[in-house]
Amino acid sequence: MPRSPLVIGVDSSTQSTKAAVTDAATGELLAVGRAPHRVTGDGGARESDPEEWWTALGEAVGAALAEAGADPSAVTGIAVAGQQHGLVVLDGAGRPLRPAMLWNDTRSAPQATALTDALGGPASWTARAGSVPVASITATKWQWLRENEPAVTKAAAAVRLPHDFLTERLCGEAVTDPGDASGTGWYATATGGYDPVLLDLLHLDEPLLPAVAATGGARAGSLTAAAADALGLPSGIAVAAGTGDNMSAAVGLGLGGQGLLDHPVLSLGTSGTVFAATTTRPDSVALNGFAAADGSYLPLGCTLNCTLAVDKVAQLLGLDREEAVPGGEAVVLPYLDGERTPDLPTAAGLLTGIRHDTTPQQLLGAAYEGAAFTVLRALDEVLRACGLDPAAPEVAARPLRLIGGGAQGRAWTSTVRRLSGRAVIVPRSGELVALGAAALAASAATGEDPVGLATAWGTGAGPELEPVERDGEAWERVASVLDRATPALLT
Ligand SMILES: Nc1ncnc2c1ncn2[C@@H]1O[C@H](COP(=O)(O)OP(=O)(O)O)[C@@H](O)[C@H]1O
Ligand SMILES: O=C(CO)[C@@H](O)[C@H](O)COP(=O)(O)O
Repeated sequence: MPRSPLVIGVDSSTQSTKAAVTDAATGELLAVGRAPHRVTGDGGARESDPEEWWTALGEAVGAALAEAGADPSAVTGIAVAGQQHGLVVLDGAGRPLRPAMLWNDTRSAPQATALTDALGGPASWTARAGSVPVASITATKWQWLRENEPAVTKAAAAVRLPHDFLTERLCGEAVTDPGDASGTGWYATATGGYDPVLLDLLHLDEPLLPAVAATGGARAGSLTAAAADALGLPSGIAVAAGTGDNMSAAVGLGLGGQGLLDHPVLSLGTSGTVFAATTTRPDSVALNGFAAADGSYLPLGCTLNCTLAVDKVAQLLGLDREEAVPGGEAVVLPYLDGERTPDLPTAAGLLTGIRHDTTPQQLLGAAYEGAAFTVLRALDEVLRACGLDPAAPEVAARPLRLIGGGAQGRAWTSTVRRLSGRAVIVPRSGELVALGAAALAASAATGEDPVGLATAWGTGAGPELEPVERDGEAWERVASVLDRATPALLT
């Protein structure tokens, strides 16, 4: 009996790795394997051992193949989508010289400010790199490492992002893609290559960096015999260039040049992100003007505090996360990890507006409101970056696609609907990043367009929840507290 080819999409995100065994013809998700990895560090430090990502990738692939009952010899391609921005520094044998500094490590905030000034201010950065350096951007971490651990930067034989570190372990080739490269701060979205002026500013030698493939679905190489042994897969199968996790989610949703454009997405995971795919190169100092995985662009706003921060508040209150009710007069800015949008790297959480009759359930609801407000506030800027007027009725009526772990929670969906006043589409599959990577893997194996494939698979489909009346009072209450507290949160 003829069997369908299978592909494996890997989502190597902040808290865990997920591997999706997917039918390459239909996009059916046969099984998802999961393996956690650790994030360590206190104060502003957030680090992970890249070797743990590699071990977790093997465990997740093994678990997914076993659960699917799949014949590994049917697998024709694999691709990795990873948490963005992490700085991986390797020795000549491809071993990490130190743990990776992650996207939510805020120690490099002073270096971000200095680099912004050194190039002549924010607009000079967006003109080249598409984004203004904040502590999340990889370039600021490289600068921090140069200043604080010069022996490591001097010994560096290779500099990688999380996804291209894993891709290289799979196929032995040093390859990245435009999407994840555009989060480094040394890749120019204006020219589609590494920027010599930025590399010079950072004292970073281009030979340390991977080649940039044309798209995330381009074939980076073939699975090596060693990787095939480690994963239980056939050697020689296609390994795609892969991409960043947000870019991969866009592919999984069918967003990009050959799919939907200018449709907003809200992702609720460790980070909160809001983005849309567009063909216009973004150039806003208020956003990250990323490239997408397929040659289009991905203007994106990102917060550091989303599901983990709200879950922490629930834990402190001794409540289940679903016991939240609207916050009433209480306002919680749950900036437990500092914040990125707005740029408040040393901020801590803030609670205000409590009365004698304030309930724990309201305090939890206020934490949801604070986290949802912070990321939703970037939505209008994303729409403007797509050349849209956010106030135009047709644009205001566009539903939000809601993804990430938080999209599975009732309290999250109801808070987002109430604060945005928009209809919300929750894709049936909770694994859009891994499914996007599966489409990239299929593209590398067959040469087909990954966004077109994901669109045909229908992986972004799901029920549309009706809009509810926008809670403008809650919105204004949080906005007013944030505006007034900003000077204090900056110190
Ligand atoms: N049903 C749910 N309701 C609310 N939050 C959830 C639910 N399921 C998972 N989460 C949260 O989602 C987060 C994981 O989401 P995910 O998008 O996988 O994160 P990441 O990609 O950053 O690793 C966890 O912090 C978890 O608390
Ligand atoms: O830094 C960003 C986007 O710019 C984050 O979105 C990271 O890519 C981490 O993603 P998650 O682990 O939250 O999915």
